[in-house]
Amino acid sequence: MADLLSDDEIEERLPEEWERDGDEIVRTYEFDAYLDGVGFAAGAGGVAQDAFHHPEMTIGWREVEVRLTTHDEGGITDKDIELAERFDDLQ
Ligand SMILES: C[C@H](O)[C@H](O)[C@H]1CNC2=NC(N)=NC(=O)C2=N1
Repeated sequence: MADLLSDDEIEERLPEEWERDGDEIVRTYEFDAYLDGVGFAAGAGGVAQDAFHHPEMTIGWREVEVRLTTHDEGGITDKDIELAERFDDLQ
């Protein structure tokens, strides 16, 4: 059970490069090659499954957009922040 974060908490804890978009946090990772993005998404998927907390990921040309929210709580929680940090560590 993760509690919803307040606006101030989100602002304070949002990792560098991430932005808030309503009830989601979002980052677009950029890559030199399409398949690098595909590989990143696969790795992120494994981390997400390990955490059992799942992002929406859109794989584009040399970029991957990652969106996180906690559906069970209807907003942004620690789980989203922590998973964002783990995704950043994949880079
Ligand atoms: C039952 C519930 O759907 C599961 O506990 C997990 C699965 N993955 C999830 N992923 C995300 N982003 N939010 C959730 O609330 C969530 N819940």
